[in-house]
Amino acid sequence: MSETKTKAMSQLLQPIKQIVTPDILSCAPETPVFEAARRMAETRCGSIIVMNETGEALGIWTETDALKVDFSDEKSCRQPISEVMSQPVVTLTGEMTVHDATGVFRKNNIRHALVSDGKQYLGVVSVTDIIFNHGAEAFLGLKRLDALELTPAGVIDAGADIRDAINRMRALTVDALGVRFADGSHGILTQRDVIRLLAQGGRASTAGEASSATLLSLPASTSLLQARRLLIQHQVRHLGVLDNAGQLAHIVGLGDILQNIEHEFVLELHHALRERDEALLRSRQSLLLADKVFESTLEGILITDGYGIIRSVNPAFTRITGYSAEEAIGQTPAILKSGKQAPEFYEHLWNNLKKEGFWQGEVINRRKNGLLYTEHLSITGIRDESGGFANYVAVFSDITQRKQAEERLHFLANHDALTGLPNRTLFIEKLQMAVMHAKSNHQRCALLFIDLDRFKLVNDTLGHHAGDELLCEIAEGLRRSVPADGTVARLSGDEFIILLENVGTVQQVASQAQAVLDQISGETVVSGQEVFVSASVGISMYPEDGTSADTLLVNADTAMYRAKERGKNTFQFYTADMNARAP
Ligand SMILES: Nc1nc2c(ncn2[C@@H]2O[C@H](COP(=O)(O)OP(=O)(O)OP(=O)(O)O)[C@@H](O)[C@H]2O)c(=O)[nH]1
Repeated sequence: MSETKTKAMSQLLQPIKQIVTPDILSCAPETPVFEAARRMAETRCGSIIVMNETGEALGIWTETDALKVDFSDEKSCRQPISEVMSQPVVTLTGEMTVHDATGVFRKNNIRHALVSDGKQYLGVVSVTDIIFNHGAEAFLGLKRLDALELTPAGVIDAGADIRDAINRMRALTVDALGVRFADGSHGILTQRDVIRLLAQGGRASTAGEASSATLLSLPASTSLLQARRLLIQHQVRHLGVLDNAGQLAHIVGLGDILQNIEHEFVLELHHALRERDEALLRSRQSLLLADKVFESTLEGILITDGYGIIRSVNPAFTRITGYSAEEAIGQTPAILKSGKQAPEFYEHLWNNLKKEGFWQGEVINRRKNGLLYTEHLSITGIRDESGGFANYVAVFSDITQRKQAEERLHFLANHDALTGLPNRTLFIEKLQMAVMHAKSNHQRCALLFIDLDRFKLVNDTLGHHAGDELLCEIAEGLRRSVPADGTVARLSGDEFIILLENVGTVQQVASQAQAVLDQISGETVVSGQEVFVSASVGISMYPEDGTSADTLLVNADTAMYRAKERGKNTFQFYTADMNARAP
């Protein structure tokens, strides 16, 4: 919106009481017309309010009304003002906006109105007050006198009878006539002169005598702003407009200027107001929409003030957390804390929020019923005019189920479905990490490759189901026999593997291997049948038997085969010559 419009609009929305002229020129109803005219002339006021003794406004008499008086007739001049005044007086309340007041002026075709606060009159306001005091300069500066649609100047000889002059004014419906003097100069006869004449009891007899001043004249190219300045400077209300030849072509009054710009001014203001109303409507609609989104979204929304006190929550918040709006408002989001995040987590979150005005991530919180849930949370800081954070808006969705599904999928991808042990993929990852760790810490690792002996027989004699049962039992036994920092995995079929990190001597590893054999070997009942189980174990060590996960795995496998060859139910360390002897 342009500056002119913004200024005009703010002026237009102010209450009329702020621009009212507080001094009310008034007179009693019986005041003679010439007396009222005298007071108007004296105070240079364009209107007088006719009031009864209780101070009630009965009517108004304006300069335009004055023209209707036949001032050559003494009776007319002496008639009481109540007989010629206009009534009733339009009265506006002081709270009415300037904009609404201009509407009333236009609708009633009036230029003056009383302003009241309901108990007493606050003053008089005129169209001139509104336009000249409130933002018309921009319009005046843009227009020239020749842009006004002016009628040719009414001119009368100075020697003409004053009554003819007034009749002429009335006939032409103009409020001023040029008065031509014998020397070719021009004077002016205005409504105000007529008022003065009335006030004096109509003592002038010619237009020249009644004319009060010489006519100030300007070229037609003069701007309205300049013309207005001159009018104010000389305290006159009319100017002559000269044509290109320097001849008096028109007489322009303050009223002409006002009328001309009034239309555009009001149009501009209406336009500005419409824009404002539309903007208000738009923002109201978007507020309504925002409300609907707030109420109906599936995501929980929590709004705090700048101190982190909860000010508002939506129904989804209640659905997810279990806390009603009444329970949450006034608290801090700490009511949702699960203790699952370290204090540093919150420190980082706040640092980020204060720096970037935004944070996003996953948080484990606790519902009112004590159950944990994982949420995806976005927090946005809303700044006030001073740049500080006035509010924080947190939007979150419950992703507990998604997280659980993801975790399940991750587990399935990395674990053996039958025994629940890590599978080959996960084991190789762990082995690679263990090798790297051992390398940088100058430690040793051992791989124990285990293959059950004659497992096929169990399947063949007792059925696959019994084989499964046995595999699960062995997996459980291995899990128990391995130290806390060791890893057991099922590679495939009846093959298991154990990774021991930071191991000591070969003897210690050998006794671990023996412990594994002892754990597996022996009579066991599967599907109600006793079976004898044993296993063969091949051992490779980092760094002696390989420095990569693959080599260590292959060499442990090779050693396991040697154990089988050596009669099973035994363990065998890898030796370099094993590969040499392999077929
Ligand atoms: N029950 C069951 N059997 C399986 C599974 N995976 C593989 N097997 C069987 O396990 C047996 C593995 O046999 P091998 O290791 O080759 O032979 P073995 O009988 O153990 O003989 P040696 O290892 O030489 O002592 C095969 O019969 C496979 O069909 C499984 O998930 N469940």
